[in-house]
Amino acid sequence: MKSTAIVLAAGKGKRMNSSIHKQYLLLAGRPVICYSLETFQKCPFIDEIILVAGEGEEEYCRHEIAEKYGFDKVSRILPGGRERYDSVYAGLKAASGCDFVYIHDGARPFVDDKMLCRAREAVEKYQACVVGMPVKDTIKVMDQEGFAAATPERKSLFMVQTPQVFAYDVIRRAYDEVMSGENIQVTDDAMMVEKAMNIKVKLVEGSYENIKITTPEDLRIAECFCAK
Ligand SMILES: Nc1ccn([C@@H]2O[C@H](COP(=O)(O)OP(=O)(O)OP(=O)(O)O)[C@@H](O)[C@H]2O)c(=O)n1
Ligand SMILES: C[C@](O)(CO)[C@H](O)COP(=O)(O)O
Repeated sequence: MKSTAIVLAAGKGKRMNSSIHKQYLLLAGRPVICYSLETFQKCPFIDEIILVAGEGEEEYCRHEIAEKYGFDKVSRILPGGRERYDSVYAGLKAASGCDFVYIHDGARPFVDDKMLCRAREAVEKYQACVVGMPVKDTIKVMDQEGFAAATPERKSLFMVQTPQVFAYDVIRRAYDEVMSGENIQVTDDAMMVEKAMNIKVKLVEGSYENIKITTPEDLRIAECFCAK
């Protein structure tokens, strides 16, 4: 059974407001992207890593990330697209032939081997799973005027992270179907399966530290996690 990790690094990090794309910013002395690459590199059941880089950043990733830090499971580095789902789709096409695919945001440095093991167990059983954690705050649905329209029951709410892990044929068919349509409004990979396939996506325990570096304060929080 072949498992491929697709690590996404083609975003522009607009919300980080930094001249260097956030996945290459230094976190405790190493580029953010190196943390998740190292976890996949060391994971015994991940066979290869496909790194999806920004257009024109492929050589930088090859020399300054994969070669410099010794990530020899990185088999391909290819350009992503305008939206996250375009980048995932590019990675999926390159991963053709594998059995399971682990899709991960390169901007989430704190994926760990325990959550990868939980995800592997779930995907082998259910074909589709995502890691995440129960929501801690009360969540309101906001109406167009900025008033609270509803308060969903908190214990049914789960905030979703990556990796999102699928049997290859399931996620490839889901992407093929949704990407052939118009008005694609998806913010994660599980939504592709929810829209296109008659398969339920299992929710698996991630961790509260598995944050996405999105805005400058996230980098400061991540520095604290590294320091402990
Ligand atoms: N066209 C895109 C957009 C995003 N990503 C990747 O998807 C992950 C999650 O996306 P997000 O945090 O939204 O990153 P950005 O799009 O870079 O951020 P922003 O929306 O602030 O510009 C990141 O690892 C990012 O590099 C990608 O590969 N291709
Ligand atoms: C996939 C994801 O990480 C799940 O939380 C997230 O949706 C991607 O981030 P974005 O900010 O929506 O691009």
